[in-house]
Amino acid sequence: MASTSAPLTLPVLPLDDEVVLPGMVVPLDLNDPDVRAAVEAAQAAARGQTGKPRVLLVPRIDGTYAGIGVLGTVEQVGRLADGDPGALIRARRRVQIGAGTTGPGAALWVEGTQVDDSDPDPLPGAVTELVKEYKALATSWLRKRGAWQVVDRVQQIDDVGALADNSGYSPFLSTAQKVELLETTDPVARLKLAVQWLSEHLAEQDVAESIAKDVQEGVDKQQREFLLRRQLEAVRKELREINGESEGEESDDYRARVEAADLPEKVREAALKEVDKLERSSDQSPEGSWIRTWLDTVLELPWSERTEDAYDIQGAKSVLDAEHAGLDDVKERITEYLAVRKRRTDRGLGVVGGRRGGAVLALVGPPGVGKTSLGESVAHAMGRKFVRVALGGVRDEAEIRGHRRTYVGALPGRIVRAIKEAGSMNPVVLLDEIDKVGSDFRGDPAAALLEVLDPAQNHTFRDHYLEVELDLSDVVFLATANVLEAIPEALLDRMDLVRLDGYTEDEKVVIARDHLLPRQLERSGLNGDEVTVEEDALRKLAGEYTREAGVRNLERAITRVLRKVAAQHELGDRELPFTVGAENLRELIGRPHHVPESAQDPAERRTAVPGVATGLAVTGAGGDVLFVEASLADPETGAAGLTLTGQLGDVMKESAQIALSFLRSHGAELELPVADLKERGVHIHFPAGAVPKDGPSAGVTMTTALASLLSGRLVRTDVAMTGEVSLTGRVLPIGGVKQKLLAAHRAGVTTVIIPKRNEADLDDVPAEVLAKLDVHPVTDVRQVLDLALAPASAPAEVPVAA
Ligand SMILES: Nc1ncnc2c1ncn2[C@@H]1O[C@H](COP(=O)(O)OP(=O)(O)OP(=O)(O)O)[C@@H](O)[C@H]1O
Repeated sequence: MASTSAPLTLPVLPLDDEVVLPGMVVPLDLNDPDVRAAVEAAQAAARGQTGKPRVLLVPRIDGTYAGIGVLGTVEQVGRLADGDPGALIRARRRVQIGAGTTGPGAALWVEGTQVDDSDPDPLPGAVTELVKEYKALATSWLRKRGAWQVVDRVQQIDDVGALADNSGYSPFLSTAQKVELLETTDPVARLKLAVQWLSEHLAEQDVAESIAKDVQEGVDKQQREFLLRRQLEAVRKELREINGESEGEESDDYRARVEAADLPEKVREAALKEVDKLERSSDQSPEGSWIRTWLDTVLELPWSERTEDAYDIQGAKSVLDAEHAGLDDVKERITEYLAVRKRRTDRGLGVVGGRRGGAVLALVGPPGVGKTSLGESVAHAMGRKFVRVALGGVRDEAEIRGHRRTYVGALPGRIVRAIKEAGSMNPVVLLDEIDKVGSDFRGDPAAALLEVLDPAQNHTFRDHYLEVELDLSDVVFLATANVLEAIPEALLDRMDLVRLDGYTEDEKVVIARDHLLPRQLERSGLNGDEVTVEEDALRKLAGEYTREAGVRNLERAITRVLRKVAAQHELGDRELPFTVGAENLRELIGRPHHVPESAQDPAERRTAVPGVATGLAVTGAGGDVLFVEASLADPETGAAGLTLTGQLGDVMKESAQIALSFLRSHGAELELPVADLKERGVHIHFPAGAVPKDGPSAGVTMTTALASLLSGRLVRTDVAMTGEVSLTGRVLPIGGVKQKLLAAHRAGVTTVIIPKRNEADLDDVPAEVLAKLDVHPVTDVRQVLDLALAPASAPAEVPVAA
């Protein structure tokens, strides 16, 4: 509690807009007349006395004195740091100012009483807490300023009032606040004030700091960006110099490029709109880069490029003849197609063919029969550019029609890319493997293709990415497929089909001699004078080293032979010129892979046991022979009923049921022990179990295999068969006769059984193949059994008497 003691009379040292609190030591400038007067008065009064000269330090705010001053002792008089005369004064304790009085010297003298502002004793707990709080706050503030020594000093002050007064040093307190501190004589109240102001200041400082930090970071980022940009610019400049470009031809000048390009009016408008957008968008924005990619695509499209059609039908026919051997009917169909097209264009009718009118020529056949290369020849014949669009495995509509530009990484569809690649608006576009397009949740690519192929729509084809119309009406579309059945119905409707069923051995030899060999010789760096391949070698390659409808593997085999010869020559092991004969093949490329069944050791033939018959089938790879195996389960251990294996489709399963039913009902008549069929389980298997198979045409083969099994009679090795069987045993017609007969011939079969009603199809089969085959058209499955089953206990290869 503040109380008073004996009065004092002291010279006033006025402090203008400045406050000194007890405990502080301050240097004061003696050039100031008020300071000088007070100090000199104090010195005079103290002369002859013990104790230091004493003054009363009183803040004078706007000319008015505060009500409380501080008794100060003059510790030292001398020079200040700047060389001026000064006095060092230690402020000691509060003094309540009383009335003015007179005294010696120029100074103003007043009376005052000392204020007793000593701490309460004992300290209440709350005050101890307050002391701790102040010390913690002061420490954290001082630490921030790096004032470590002061931290220690503050920590050592125990006196409550002195602690509060110590904040007189705080630069953040206003003069008014310091006066308030001075005039608050209760030490606890004073410390409360000090705590409040200090914590306010610290909070403000935190905010200020975080703002400053944010500002600094922003500045740093801008600075970094600026620096990076400068570097980028420098790199660009350097690159331009390396590439010999001058400053002016910045490839970014899209407006000029669009203006200069020969674009259709609507496309130009759309492109300029995008350029506007681009100029508005910032350099680095993702939108900018999308727009640039789009503009590049548009500018790269050959909008006004068109090749001149310069062909007459005679010339076109010679090109086709020169590039492909054989295929006479196919080439004829293509020639007709070209003739019609040319007439219609010459008369300005356009190419609209209508439904089934054949706007699109589809080449259907097994791999390697030359579908793709025929497409290329069509382009040569017409004098147009050629592009191939592979459709195998395309399931997404966007592949055909493009992604919308809002997609990340959007691209135009394959049709647009094909036109770009062709570099003209009227190329020949080959839609390869159109039977392999699928459809799923990503839309139906077939529907998009339909629009591409439809002459009524395709002059305004819209790609999702491009968004501007593209005129496809002058494009010649061709399609290829392996399997007719797999082409989506709607597409099939628009197509004019041309079948390529595969080649005979003679045809392959001619193709190899006239086309494959010369091409591969060139690729192997050899010429015809150095290496010749005899025809019998080519025939052996076609017949024994490969077994295929087309000539792709044959071409590979030829390549292997030539590579070997070239390598041997380089190593000095082979003199050139050299003629490759059939007898050299084994030494050059090893043993043949495909030996006809009839050439096998009888015991190793597939048909060496009862229950195995040879059938004929058509797969995606062309015609093929396939073996059907039947077995009966042990009556003791096996399950009854019919088991079918080999990935068979429903139709094929049904024809197995029919074969079984037929035998059950006609067993007696056929002299077969069909009772076995009742008691024992039957298993029919089609080897090559991984390949899915379907269709009714294996009916006769399954019946024959079962009959062979029951009778114990072998099926003749040289016989292969095809045909559907009815419940009454009639043999019904099937498809793919030509491919099947070619396959039978390739496999070395000599006798073929076909349904009588397919006899007309024999006209399509090359004469040389027919000449080598003994073809039996039949109406009833009993005839099949008679022809195919060897007599009981006779060796299987007994030939049928012609
Ligand atoms: N009749 C032919 N005359 C000349 N060369 C041919 C003939 N048939 C095929 N070829 C050649 O055989 C090779 C394979 O033909 P291509 O690639 O056109 O087969 P494809 O039927 O398109 O097969 P895929 O269906 O696998 O694409 C080509 O190098 C082609 O030139």
